[in-house]
Amino acid sequence: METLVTSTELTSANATSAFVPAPASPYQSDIARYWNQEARPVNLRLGDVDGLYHHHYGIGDVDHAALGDTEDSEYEKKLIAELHRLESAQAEVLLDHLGAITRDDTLVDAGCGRGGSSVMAHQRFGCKVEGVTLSSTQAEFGNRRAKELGIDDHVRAQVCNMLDTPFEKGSIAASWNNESSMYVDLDDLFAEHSRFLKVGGRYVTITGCWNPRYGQPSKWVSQINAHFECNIHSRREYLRAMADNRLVPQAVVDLTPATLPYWELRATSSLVTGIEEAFIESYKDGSFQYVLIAADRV
Ligand SMILES: C[S@@+](CC[C@H](N)C(=O)[O-])C[C@H]1O[C@@H](n2cnc3c(N)ncnc32)[C@H](O)[C@@H]1O
Ligand SMILES: CC(C)=CCC/C(C)=C/COP(=O)(O)OP(=O)(O)O
Ligand SMILES: [Mg+2]
Repeated sequence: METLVTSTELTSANATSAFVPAPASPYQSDIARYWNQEARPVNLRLGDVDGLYHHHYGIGDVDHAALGDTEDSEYEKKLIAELHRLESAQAEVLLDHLGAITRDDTLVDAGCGRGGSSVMAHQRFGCKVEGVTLSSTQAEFGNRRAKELGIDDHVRAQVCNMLDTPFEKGSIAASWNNESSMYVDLDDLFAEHSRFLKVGGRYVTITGCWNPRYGQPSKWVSQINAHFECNIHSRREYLRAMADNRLVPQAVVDLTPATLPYWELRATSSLVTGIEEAFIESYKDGSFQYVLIAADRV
């Protein structure tokens, strides 16, 4: 078992200076600033469990046997490990949908955060993974982590707008957005994935989207948008924008029932951020859904 440094040590380590392009819009500057400043314990303490730092939510049943008694002095530590296990399980399901990836392939993690999913993809497939994020703090964090793991020749994060990437046309075997598509126009986003993906390549997103059957975004959806400064799209918008950009859905999976146990467990923890009620209530009233869409680039 490798020895891990804590997130605090990672954050304070020297960063190599790199060219950082200017964000394309004032909104993107706000988002870059948001993620440069983000240091919520619910993300850092979970990442410290095994060195995979995620900015997405969890899926799957809670292992109550592993959690044990709430009175146990170790309960909070076990709770954090359990929330982290569910977040990593989410990324595993995303990777399950990427199809057959070889060591020679290059993948793109669009809106890569601190790089947890990029590391997991390399560990599973042995391939190269290129992450892009608006946040220089996140890119430095991810690159430092890749270096510590000795995989910086395969896993790299760049400060880059995912709507305008340096990847060559048709050069990428598979790409994904893990909870990062609510920050961009979907037509622009899928046009860019479609450009750099090979014909026959695979695109996967896990996202929260509002449900057209509800009518319009509910008050809970508006609350989530305000909390994260994002713009949640509807399920219909995803499917329409994919169809318009040569991305043909191969699987659409409603992960809403699978993510509720994560939220209900998180709501009982000391790491709550105040957004738990909005997710739980909107998933329950049907106005909001947690979905995976896997699409073929045709
Ligand atoms: C909620 S985090 C998700 C991080 C990561 N995908 C994960 O699962 O841990 C959203 C990410 O989207 C990125 N993002 C938002 N808009 C972007 C854009 N236009 N170009 C690149 N990254 C963007 C943010 O910088 C942040 O890293
Ligand atoms: C499903 C939706 C709508 C997601 C919005 C994007 C987002 C902020 C994801 C989680 O990030 P995080 O892990 O930094 O958030 P938190 O601090 O709440 O764990
Ligand atoms: Mg989180």
